[in-house]
Amino acid sequence: MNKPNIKWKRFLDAWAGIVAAVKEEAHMKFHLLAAFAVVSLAFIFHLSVQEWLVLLVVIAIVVSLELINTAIERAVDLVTEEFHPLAKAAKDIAAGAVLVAAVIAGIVGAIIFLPYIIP
Ligand SMILES: Nc1ncnc2c1ncn2[C@@H]1O[C@H](COP(=O)(O)OP(=O)(O)OP(=O)(O)O)[C@@H](O)[C@H]1O
Repeated sequence: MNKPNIKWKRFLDAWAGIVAAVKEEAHMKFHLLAAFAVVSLAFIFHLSVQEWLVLLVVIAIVVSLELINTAIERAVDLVTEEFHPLAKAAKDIAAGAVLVAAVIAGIVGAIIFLPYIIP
């Protein structure tokens, strides 16, 4: 009897985490806006199934990494709000992961959309 409720609560907790990150993080809002723009373009250009799949995977990677980056920022702030080289390294490395994914996503987007824009 309890198990379905626990699973449902975990889902709600995860959803609350996503909502909190979107509300509190400007970068998360930017990534979601970019994803919305890209998905709109995908509908407009009638992308192939393969192109849709690549696009959705890339969007999921960027948004998920931004969520993990936000979680790491919160965890670091919980441990210390004082300046600490390890705190800096943790936040910078997590931000670096988002940057790598975002740059690759930009390149993937260009490879997919440029042939539609410049035939
Ligand atoms: N406790 C700390 N010790 C040392 N450097 C820190 C510390 N907290 C933050 N920094 C440095 O400041 C940068 C910005 O940190 P901050 O917590 O403001 O995150 P952010 O990347 O600006 O994210 P956001 O603005 O989305 O919250 C970090 O990337 C890091 O270089």
